[in-house]
Amino acid sequence: MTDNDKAGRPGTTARKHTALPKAQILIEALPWLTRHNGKVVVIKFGGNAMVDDDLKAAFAQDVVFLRHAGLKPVVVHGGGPQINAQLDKQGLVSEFKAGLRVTTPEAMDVVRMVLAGQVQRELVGLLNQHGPLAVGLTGEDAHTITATKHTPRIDGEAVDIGRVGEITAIDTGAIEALLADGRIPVISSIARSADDGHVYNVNADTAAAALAAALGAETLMVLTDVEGLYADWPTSDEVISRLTVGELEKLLPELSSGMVPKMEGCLHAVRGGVGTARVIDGRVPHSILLEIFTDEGIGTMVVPDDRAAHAQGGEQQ
Ligand SMILES: Nc1ncnc2c1ncn2[C@@H]1O[C@H](COP(=O)(O)OP(=O)(O)O)[C@@H](O)[C@H]1O
Ligand SMILES: CC(=O)N[C@@H](CCC(=O)OP(=O)(O)O)C(=O)O
Repeated sequence: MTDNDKAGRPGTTARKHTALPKAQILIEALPWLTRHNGKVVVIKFGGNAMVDDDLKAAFAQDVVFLRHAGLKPVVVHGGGPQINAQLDKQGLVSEFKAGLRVTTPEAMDVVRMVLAGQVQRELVGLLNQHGPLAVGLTGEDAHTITATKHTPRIDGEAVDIGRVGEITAIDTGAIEALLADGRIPVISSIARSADDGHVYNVNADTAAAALAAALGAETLMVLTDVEGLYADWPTSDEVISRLTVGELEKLLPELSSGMVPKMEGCLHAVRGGVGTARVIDGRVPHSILLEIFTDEGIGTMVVPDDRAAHAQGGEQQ
């Protein structure tokens, strides 16, 4: 006997059968959700991971999902490629030194306009398609990020790279007020200066890591355009799935380009008390939820030294 009604629609039993796997999937996530309930998760969305509109919309869905599941997501966004495009359009030359953009005062205007006026606005808009949740701010707002001029040493020489900031203080007040109000802060990596009245360009990975540590976040998730940290890049694409801060520290001098601020950020975040830092492939739709609901995770996870001895298998953190 079939379970269909007179109109041929599935009856209660059939509906139960199709819904059961969905219930099981939700239940599998319960331990993770219980552990992270009420916890702050800082998610850095890299400019290179903002590949297309569908991906950005899926990112927004994942973040809103986390919020409705009882976590407190904080979004920090990048926009390197978007800044490059605008600088090109304006005929301004842009170069990187020590992984950081040499930022003239004219370039700083472009960085601020693109990050705060374009990328941040777009993400806020996508998140707010799901309700009045997201509020955008830059590090300038409410003294959230304070910086001083950063002068990196390259081959032993101090090099002037313009309006690039080194973070000296984080004030989490505005972010915490937004979180307490159930909002999702979306933060652009621009800092105010305490000493010279300028605004400074801060690498978005560095800003996300500093905010994660200051907020006492449970997790820092860094979404980028590779699967994770490759063991022997560029000759191999074998992803290092898990490493301790001690192991990462030894590896840092071998890293290049965009991975340097990313992995330095992960190191500082975990050393600063963040439970885990992860680098994941933001080009994969719903990469945030995949990372959460997959036992081993899908990218690279950085853990404190004292977690080195923990089981590799089945440990969802
Ligand atoms: N060991 C490594 N593993 C993976 N990627 C690496 C490594 N070393 C350098 N990279 C480079 O770092 C890039 C990611 O950094 P970046 O371009 O700054 O991205 P985002 O915009 O997401 O911050 C990768 O696309 C890759 O070219
Ligand atoms: C000082 C410095 O280099 N700032 C970065 C800020 C944006 C950023 O970090 O964007 P991604 O995360 O997409 O790389 C820049 O100007 O490109």
